[in-house]
Amino acid sequence: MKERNASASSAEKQAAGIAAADLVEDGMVIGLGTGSTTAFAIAEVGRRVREEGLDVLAVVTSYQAEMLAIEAGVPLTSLAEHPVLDLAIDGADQVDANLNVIKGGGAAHTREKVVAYSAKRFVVVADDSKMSEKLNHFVPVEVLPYARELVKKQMIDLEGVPLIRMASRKDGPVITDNGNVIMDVEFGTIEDPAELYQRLSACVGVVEHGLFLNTDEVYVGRKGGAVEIIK
Ligand SMILES: O=C[C@H](O)[C@H](O)[C@H](O)COP(=O)(O)O
Repeated sequence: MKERNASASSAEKQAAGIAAADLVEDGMVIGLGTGSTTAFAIAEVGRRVREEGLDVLAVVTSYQAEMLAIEAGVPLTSLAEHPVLDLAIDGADQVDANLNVIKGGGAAHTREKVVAYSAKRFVVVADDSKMSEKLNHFVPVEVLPYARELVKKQMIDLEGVPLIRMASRKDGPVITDNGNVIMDVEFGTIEDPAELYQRLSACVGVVEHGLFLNTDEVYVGRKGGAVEIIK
């Protein structure tokens, strides 16, 4: 049962990823996000590069995205060379009815946010299990390790329940691509994402949090393989 659900959701992720990769045009500089859904978009962009001669340059958001892009044959560049991106494609942990998004389930949201906010168009890819009327997923917060106790206190002051994310195949905490730790903070239902966004951004010792309020479109893979575009 578990496996059947996993592969059904994988087909939906694949449909969304492939549809979003179709937005990439010759001459574009794009941002490539992290996670299992974006992996399908990266593979499809690579296929188009190899088979259609698509002329594209990409900025990656993580070591995972870098490895996938190199494997797929997508030429890479950097934000230092191309500070403005035509399009960024990335996954989500949850998306609400107003396209507010929570990201960072893979601990990559800091670089993902830099890339998303560098893009003229930010497209999120997701399977339909990610869609929710309101946000109620925990918010991943990247924290300077030196400041973890101070950040914990600030999260409790914001009525959050913080938990340092532990690694599954290493003893100790998850360490991000930037050398920091992740605090997953439970806020229950988030009634005002914009207000929480500002409050989290104001906390000392927080490198970046996983709330994204700049999504232009969401490509949702539905059961049966259809992709719905929500703007
Ligand atoms: O840190 C990871 C990212 O924000 C991912 O894009 C997000 O967790 C969604 O990943 P997936 O597509 O694997 O569900």
